[in-house]
Amino acid sequence: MEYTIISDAQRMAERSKFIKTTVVGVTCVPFSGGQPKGGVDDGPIEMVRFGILDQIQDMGYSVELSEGMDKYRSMKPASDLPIGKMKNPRYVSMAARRVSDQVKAHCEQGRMAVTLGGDHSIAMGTLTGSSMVYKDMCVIWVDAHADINTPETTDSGNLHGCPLSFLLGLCKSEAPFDWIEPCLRADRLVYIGLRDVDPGEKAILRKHGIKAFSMHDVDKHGIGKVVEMALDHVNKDRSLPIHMSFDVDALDPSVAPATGTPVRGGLTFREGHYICEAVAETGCLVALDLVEVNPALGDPESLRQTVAVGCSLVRCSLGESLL
Ligand SMILES: NC(=[NH2+])NCCC[C@H](N)C(=O)O
Ligand SMILES: [Mn+2]
Ligand SMILES: [Mn+2]
Repeated sequence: MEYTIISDAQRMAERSKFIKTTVVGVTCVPFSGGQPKGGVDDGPIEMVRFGILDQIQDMGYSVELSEGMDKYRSMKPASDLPIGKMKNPRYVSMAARRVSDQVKAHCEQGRMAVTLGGDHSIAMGTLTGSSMVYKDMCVIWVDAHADINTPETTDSGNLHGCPLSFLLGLCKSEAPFDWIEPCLRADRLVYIGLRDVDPGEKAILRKHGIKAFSMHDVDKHGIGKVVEMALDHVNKDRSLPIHMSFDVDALDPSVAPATGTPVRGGLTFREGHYICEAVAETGCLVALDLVEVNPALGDPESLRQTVAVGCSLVRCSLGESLL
């Protein structure tokens, strides 16, 4: 009997409607300026230390790593006074702009773009970058939070709670964020996992008719149905490219404790992985963010657990569990 072994990477390349290479373009973004807690900047380093790059290669992919990840720390301006309520606006803007260039470069080369954060403000960059190459892409935002505050509606002033308002063009184009072109349509965005949404954010979701599947919906329908409905909403024929932005705090804190804004009642280990598997299965995924892993929060075991689950979500999104 002869058996032909095909790598996960080859299998995904055959399945993929947009990516025909087996190259993954990884961008590590050690950045914490979008929120006040230190440590989230070490998230990507801990994931690399845990072996994520080798793990991706073991699946049969080759890895192209964006250069100069240390630069994200050194680009912090000496002075960065708040603008209105926004904290660290210049630093967040500069970092996101660089992320955008790096992600765009990977997409242009036909690579699957994987970005490891860092706090979620870096999605201003990841989505700007991918959308320049994939103009009609849709976004699946997996998160406990909606991250759609505007500079006016935010209470915290933390920009990791705001990236989507910039990308959707809900706030006026002003320095230092005037480089961001609105690149996302409200009907091409869908959320899964929400359970901590600010009043101003609820008003925005309602006004723009943005589809969200909260934990209530996951309980009610089950994760299988929710992912199907989410995909049907943004990508009816499974013909559009997908950028998935996965905030690890979408998972329950018992599964991913080391994160800055944990909210109880989140996705189980399997529900989180199911989302990644189902998205991989569409053959539409072109870019993935895995953000908000904060190794500084909690004991060593919480850290190990959170980093491990982050790596495993990335591998599943790259097709590890597809047969
Ligand atoms: N990416 C995150 N973890 N975001 C949390 C945001 C929390 C809150 N909605 C805020 O605007 O500050
Ligand atoms: Mn979150
Ligand atoms: Mn988030």
